[in-house]
This record gives sequence, structure tokens and C-alpha cells, in this order.
Amino acid sequence: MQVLNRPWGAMHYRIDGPADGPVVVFANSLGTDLRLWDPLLAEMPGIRAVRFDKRGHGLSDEGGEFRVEDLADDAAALIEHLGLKQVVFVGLSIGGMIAQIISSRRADLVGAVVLANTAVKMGTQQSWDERIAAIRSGGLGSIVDLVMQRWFAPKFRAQPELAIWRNMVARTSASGYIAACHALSAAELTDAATRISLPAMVIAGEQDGSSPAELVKATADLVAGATFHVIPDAGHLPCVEQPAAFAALLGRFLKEHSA
Ligand SMILES: O=C(O)CC1=CCC(=O)O1
Repeated sequence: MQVLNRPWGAMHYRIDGPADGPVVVFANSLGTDLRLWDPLLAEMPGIRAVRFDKRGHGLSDEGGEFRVEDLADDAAALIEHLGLKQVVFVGLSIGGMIAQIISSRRADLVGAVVLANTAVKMGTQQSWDERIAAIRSGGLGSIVDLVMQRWFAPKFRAQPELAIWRNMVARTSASGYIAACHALSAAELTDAATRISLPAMVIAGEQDGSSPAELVKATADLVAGATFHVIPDAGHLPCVEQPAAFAALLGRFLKEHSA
């Protein structure tokens, strides 16, 4: 467990895997912390994985309101702090928005990018306002069933493991989660996506209830040269639900594009 001091507070990060492995930086989604990537990393012991908790999530501090661009600055600061260059950056959902921004702006730090279950615009002002209002009146526990339906296909939702993912959402700080909802409702990244000029792979989940495969494909179409893949039997978090399939795609991408 390590900490980077940022102007808004402490940012928690960790590094796993062999020092000589290809460096992959992971950015996670709304209502999750860096453990989101545990099932995937179990499939990929050879990579050097850098993970962090964004503001208001996991063990990081909160630090008030922010925009997705600020989260991308946090990720860039971490990569610079670690003295890394040409990393492969993998982001899922809001993490994929971070990935769109950092890969369009910081080709000095990022050599290739993976955009998973993300889009240039996710949700509407109304849908985020409704979610924020529900959390303010009933807490995160009041939305967790709906979130599980969006995150996972029915087969996974019937497994005992569902409980730990429910707990991850329900135990997220409500104010941190709400701050991220505001950032999501303000984000429109068409310009960033069209400026990405790095090798890029875009991944969707066949049964994603938050960023349906067609929406993710529309973003892939904006990124020059990006490949697009749909993982079967997966919802919004294929790195959890189908880690072997996600690892197979990422492993191939790393062979082609890691420095
Ligand atoms: O909770 C959801 O609906 C899924 C999600 C949207 C943005 C994000 O990061 O996760």
C-alpha cells in the first residue's frame, strides 16, 4: 500500500507483479476500488500492475468536487511520480474516461490504451441527478440492486461472490460517489477520443446495462485504428465476470504494443 500526496489529499496506489514485466496502469470504475482488478491480475501474473483509488473511493481521500479531467491529472501525476513512460493504460467505465483523456493528452506517458466499457458520454444529466437524489435520501444501499443488474449478467448475479461486489458499492463513501456522479454528468469526451493517436483496443460486455456494446462501439469508431471486441456473457465489469477472456485480449494487446 502506497500513497501519493496530491493537492486534494492522499491518493492510495499499489504496484504488483515482476519488476521486469510490462507496465500496465489500471483505472477503475464508479463505486469500485482497485480490487476491481484482482480477478484479472490473477490471470496475468507476468505484468507489472499499477493500480490506484480515485478520489472519494477505496482508501484515497475525497477532496470535494472534481471533473474527469482532474482524475486524468491524478493518473498522470502517479505515472510521473513513479518515473514511468510509455505505459499501457487500461481504464474501465469512468476509468475509461480517464484513459481517453490521458491518452489524448499525454503520449509522453502512455504508449497504448485500452478503453473498457466506456464511452465519450455515459448517462444523461437526468439519470445522474436521479441517482444522486436516491443516494441522498436512501444511501448507497438503496441503489445497489440496480447497480448489480447493470454490472453483471444474470448467471453471475446468482453466485455467492455477488455479495462482495454489493458490499464494495454499499461501503463506498456516499459523498465520494456523488462527486464522481457529478463528474460523469459533466463529461463529454468526443474531442478527446478523436485526438487519440496511440494504439488502442476497445472492449465491451455483451450484456452491459450501463454502457451497452453499441454505445461503446460508437466511441471505438471515433478512435483511429482502434480494435473493438465484445466479451460474451459479461456485463459492465468483464474483468470480474470473465477475467480469462479479458486477460486473453489484454495479453495479445500487450505482446503487440508494450514498450
Ligand atoms: O454504476 C454504473 O451504472 C456503472 C458506471 C457508470 C460509470 C462508471 O464508472 O460505472
